[in-house]
Amino acid sequence: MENPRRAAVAALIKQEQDGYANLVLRHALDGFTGTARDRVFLSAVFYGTVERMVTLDHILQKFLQKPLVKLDASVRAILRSGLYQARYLKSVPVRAAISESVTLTRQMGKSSAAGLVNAVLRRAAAYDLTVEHYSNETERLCVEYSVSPQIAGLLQTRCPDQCEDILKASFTPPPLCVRVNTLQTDIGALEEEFARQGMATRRGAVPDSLYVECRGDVTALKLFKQGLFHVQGEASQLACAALSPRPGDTVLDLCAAPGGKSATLAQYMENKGTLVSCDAAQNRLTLVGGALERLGVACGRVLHNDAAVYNEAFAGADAVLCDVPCSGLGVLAKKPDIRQKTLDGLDGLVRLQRAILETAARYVRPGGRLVYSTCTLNPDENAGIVRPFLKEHPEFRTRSVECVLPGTTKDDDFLTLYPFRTGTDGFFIASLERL
Ligand SMILES: C[S@@+](CC[C@H](N)C(=O)[O-])C[C@H]1O[C@@H](n2cnc3c(N)ncnc32)[C@H](O)[C@@H]1O
Repeated sequence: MENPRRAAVAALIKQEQDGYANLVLRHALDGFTGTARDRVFLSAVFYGTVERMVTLDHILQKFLQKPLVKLDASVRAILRSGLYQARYLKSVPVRAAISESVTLTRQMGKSSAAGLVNAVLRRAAAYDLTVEHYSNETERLCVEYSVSPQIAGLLQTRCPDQCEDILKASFTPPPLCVRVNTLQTDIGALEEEFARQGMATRRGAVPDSLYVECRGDVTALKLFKQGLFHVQGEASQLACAALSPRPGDTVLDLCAAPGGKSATLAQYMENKGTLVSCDAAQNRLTLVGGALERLGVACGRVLHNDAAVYNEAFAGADAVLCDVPCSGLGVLAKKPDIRQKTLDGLDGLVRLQRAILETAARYVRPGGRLVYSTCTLNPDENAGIVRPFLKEHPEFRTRSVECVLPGTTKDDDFLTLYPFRTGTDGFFIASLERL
């Protein structure tokens, strides 16, 4: 029988090299032959360890002679996952977390480190973090909320009033929300289908959004395979509602992969008109095509295109969505690897966001609509992009978004969704129209 702890450690080693926790976990689960219970345990240990890594490393380092980063990669992963289990997983007794880690060290051919793993984990598991003396406030935020110094520093300086609330909420992922595929069914019928399968649902504030109580993998359900819904948070659905494309429109989704918003836009279009879904990452376009096909979207075309470079074929669009690449600080709770980001290249990202918005604006016909959205709470990537754009482009003005989720912050018609207020992903939406 496969050992889920060992599989989690292997995934942690891979994650250090590859970065994307969701992809690494999916790969680990695909190759795992253990029981359903062990799959849940593997996922919990892997995701939890990545989520708490900054805190775990801070504690582990106190009991190590040399820097943690200089240790053998498997020993480092064993220490991190062992300490995570000991400190955070209530279902695992501390003694078991330590002894299983020592056994694993031997099984993975690192017997010479077994003594170190045992000694370090014993002391680290018992360490009282509540009496810690931090050298400054940034360090406290990093260790308490397990984020990089760059993320803590950015939130402190750019969101001083919300910083701690954002970080506190970053351990609570939003509940599972799906988007009813109105091309194939309606919300009442889908509610009944879920109920028939013993899953409770409740409607969200955005029309056709549905919260589902599903313990397992919702994408493994037949209802998903039949194309009756896709997984999409309410914040993302609100961005599509803000663009509100109509049947017959020509719509551009300039940063479309993996395709969630394109699918929702096609529903607003009732499958009539032309939806062009583009992305600069060629290898992600198959995800878009696959999603649109599963959901029965017939009005869509998938195209490899750089949104920062003008493409004359796109001129005259009725509605354009720029769901730009961003620092992702609104989705820390869902994507734990973002916590460790050093934010290198943030200046370049901001320049790219500005260039995408400028280029997108040129495609919008007079009277047409433009939505700029991100899943970050960094104002420099949000209002900091759209405000100067509006100053330089008097031919654009903001549009008020009709459906506002409870708790949404509205500033100059720009919407900011703070997870601690809305219970959704952190999100920014600016809805504009061309005069
Ligand atoms: C936030 S994600 C989009 C999510 C997507 N809208 C959805 O709802 O499924 C940002 C996307 O922008 C793409 N991207 C990055 N740079 C780009 C560029 N210069 N032009 C077009 N797409 C770009 C990335 O590959 C990524 O897929």
